[in-house]
Amino acid sequence: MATGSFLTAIDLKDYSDISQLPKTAVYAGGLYATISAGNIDNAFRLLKDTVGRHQVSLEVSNVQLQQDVIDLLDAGAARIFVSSTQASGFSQIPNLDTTRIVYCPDGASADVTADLDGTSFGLYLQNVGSAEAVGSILHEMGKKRPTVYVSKSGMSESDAVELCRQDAIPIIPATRLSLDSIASSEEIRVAALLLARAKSDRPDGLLTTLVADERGTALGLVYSNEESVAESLRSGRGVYHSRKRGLWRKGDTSGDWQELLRIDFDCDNDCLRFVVRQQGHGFCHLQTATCFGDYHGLSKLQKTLQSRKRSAPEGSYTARLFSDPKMLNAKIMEEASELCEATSKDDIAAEAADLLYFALTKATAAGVTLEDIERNLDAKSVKVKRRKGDAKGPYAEKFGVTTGAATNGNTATIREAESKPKSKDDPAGLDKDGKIRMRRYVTAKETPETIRAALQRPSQKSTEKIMAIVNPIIKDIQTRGDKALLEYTHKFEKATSLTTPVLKAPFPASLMQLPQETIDAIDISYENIRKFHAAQKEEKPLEVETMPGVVCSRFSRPIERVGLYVPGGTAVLPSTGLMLGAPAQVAGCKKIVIASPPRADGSLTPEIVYVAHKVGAESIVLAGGAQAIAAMAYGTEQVSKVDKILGPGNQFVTAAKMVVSNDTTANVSIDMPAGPSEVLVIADKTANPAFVASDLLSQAEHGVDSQVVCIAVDLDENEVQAIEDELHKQAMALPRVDLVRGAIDHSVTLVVSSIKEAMELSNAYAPEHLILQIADPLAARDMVQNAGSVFLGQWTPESVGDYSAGVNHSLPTYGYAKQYSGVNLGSYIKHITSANLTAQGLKNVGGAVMRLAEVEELDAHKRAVSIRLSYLEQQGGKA
Ligand SMILES: NC(=O)c1ccc[n+]([C@@H]2O[C@H](COP(=O)([O-])OP(=O)(O)OC[C@H]3O[C@@H](n4cnc5c(N)ncnc54)[C@H](O)[C@@H]3O)[C@@H](O)[C@H]2O)c1
Ligand SMILES: N[C@H](CO)Cc1c[nH]c[nH+]1
Ligand SMILES: [Zn+2]
Repeated sequence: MATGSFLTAIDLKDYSDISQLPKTAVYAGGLYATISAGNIDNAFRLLKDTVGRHQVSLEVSNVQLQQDVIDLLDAGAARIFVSSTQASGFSQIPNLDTTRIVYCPDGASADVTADLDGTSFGLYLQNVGSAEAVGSILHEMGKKRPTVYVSKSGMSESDAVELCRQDAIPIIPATRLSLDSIASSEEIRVAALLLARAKSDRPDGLLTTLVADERGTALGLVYSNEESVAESLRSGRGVYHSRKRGLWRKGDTSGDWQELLRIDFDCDNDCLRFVVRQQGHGFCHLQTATCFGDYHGLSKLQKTLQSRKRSAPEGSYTARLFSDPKMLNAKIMEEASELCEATSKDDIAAEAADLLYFALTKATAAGVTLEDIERNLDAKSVKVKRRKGDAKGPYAEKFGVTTGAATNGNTATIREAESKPKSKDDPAGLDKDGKIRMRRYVTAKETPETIRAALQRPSQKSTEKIMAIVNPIIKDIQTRGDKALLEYTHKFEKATSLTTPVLKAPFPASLMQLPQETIDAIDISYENIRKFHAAQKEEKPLEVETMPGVVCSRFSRPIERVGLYVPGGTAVLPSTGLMLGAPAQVAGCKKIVIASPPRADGSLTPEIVYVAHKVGAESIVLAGGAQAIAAMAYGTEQVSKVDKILGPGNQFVTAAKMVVSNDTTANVSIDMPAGPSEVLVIADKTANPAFVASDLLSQAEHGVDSQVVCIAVDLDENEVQAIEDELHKQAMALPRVDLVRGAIDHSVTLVVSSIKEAMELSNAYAPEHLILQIADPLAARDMVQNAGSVFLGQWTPESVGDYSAGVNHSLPTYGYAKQYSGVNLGSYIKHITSANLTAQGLKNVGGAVMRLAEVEELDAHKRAVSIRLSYLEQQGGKA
């Protein structure tokens, strides 16, 4: 094959940079390039920059063929010309879009090129060897009828015309183009070639021209002729033909000029399209963006964001988003998960809009435009080799999707290949060296604001959005009871075979078949938890004589009916059943109801049934989320109503607990907000790095919304590094490494200079779990002001508290350790006070009571005392 020499033909060895391409080639929007050995990299670079903007056709010669052709198509080449002998075997390649491969017979000396609109081809016949060779090329092109341009030499024009006529091919004789005479002016030559195929349906021969922006939005309608197109190509601007003023360089007087991006045609060549980047106010003389009014939708949003980026009002929300990449990332994650949860058309539209807003803000902050994004989409749409599109680890897990990676045993490699770099400024996955590592701050080098920001909990869904999901569920349970409860379980747990939502005690032995080891572990843990909580019992009622004859007492009573929520989303947690059930039993609660989401087959994990049996539960509600909370709060046909609901859970569970506890008709209370797990480890030079890392990971593995914090006291670079190395090494060996990665993404190491500073930071953070791996943990415990539960010294991993030591693991998170206690015996008990006065006692205190009643103008209060005192007086002071 000969090399091409049509209007946009280039030899790639001369161009690795698109900005250096001949302007006419760029504007004409179709590139034809030749590749030979040694410059294939240039082809890839060209394709990367041009796909979506240009149709790029490549003639391939002397390169390692099959794989290169596949890779070039994959990179977005519109089509590739190969010789028939080179091409053998392409048809056998699965998924290859062979319509994008054009076979040319060997030895044909025709120049073949992509035509401007990429849907047809141009043949520039020069030095054509034989009519047969040309016929053969035409035949190969099949239905894609080329326009044929004939030059002066080679095959005679009359032969070519005859040939084209036989094949009913449109033809533009060389004489029409006067190629020789105008060859000196590239722009005129290209303009002439462009317009040669145009068909004007106007008596004045002008071509109707649609002007569009980079995204294809119509800006307005104008007219062109050969002169205006040539001038446009020359100047790189939008230039048209005004029927009143002749040559019209748009923007010369208004300043609203246009940068020319490309020129192309409509399907039947009677309308030109100029794609431009509009400058200034807009296209219309009325100073609107288009002659059809202003932008809307994504284009409008992009313009707004771009202008905010240039000059956002200080303190505005958008300015905050631009300057706080962490917050922006958190919003994107939040909106993405809300979109996943949306089901109705309205909700999906609203959530998709939110996600697009934040995604475009991130793009704009990075200087990425909608056009860049659309180019990327176009490039992906032409890909031959596709990533399988499986969901990645934590997301696959969250949505119950099986990933290819998880089943082929090659997860580490795949994950490593897909992980993104991470830095303090760009916390997104792994560190640059591929390590799972928390962001690190040396407090002495940062401002207190930076440290405060670093210790922010991962953002949660906004209250309104959660409430909008939870409130209807609660209402539905109230009105439709068990029927609604079952439906939600079918929906959320996929347990469609479940026909009854409650399992009543006594629980059948067949449902708690467990290995002896597991039974022993549960029994040991149960016993320790029971012991520790039994020790919290008050020995006898409190009694105080505040004045002679005035005795005040306080005695406790168990809350009669308690509902215990045992989470079952990302992991089933029978240990939570123990933590909630054993103290309830010790307290003497009469009715213990346990709720936990069933498995997809409708069954409960046997461990949960066994725990329910051990703690003497009355029933197990096979449901999770807000619906389980509502069922226990109000009661249904089968679910017993309770007086207090306890237990941790995700945002739906926590929100539902808040709603029902605020509804006086439910008459139910709750324990506390207990959300995603967290741990703060304070480590000094005596700490074992492997132990520290293991504690951090034990909470990170709970879920992507967990957070872990390491405070390194006076550690040098090597010592901090040792913890980080251990963390990476141990994390990589965990089956839940993807969840860990998500949690580590918003976790931090703070390097501080003293225990005092570490404790101050910890108290401000108020962690759910605080681990003190330091030389004198007992002394430091005295400094603890806010924490759910504290673990002292190197031999006390937090997981002993999660399961078996005896302390409770149901603890306040998200900083609520500042005002809430974790679950303890007191959580199941209410205190009642009593007062007992003798006659003398009433005489002693009565004056104060009556005076205060007068102050409050509550006469009946006063009288309740005075009437008795008068009576006593009448009785001569004797009762
Ligand atoms: N702080 C503590 O003491 C403590 C102890 C144990 C566990 N935890 C935490 O508890 C949490 C448990 O959460 P989980 O998700 O694993 O289990 P979960 O049981 O709390 O939540 C699962 C339920 O949420 C509901 N749900 C899920 N998606 C929903 C949607 N889109 N709309 C409405 N409802 C929906 C479903 O009903 C599902 O059964 C974790 O974050 C864990 O770290 C905390
Ligand atoms: N660490 C969790 C409380 O934040 C409890 C738990 C249950 N199982 C394992 N851990
Ligand atoms: Zn845990």
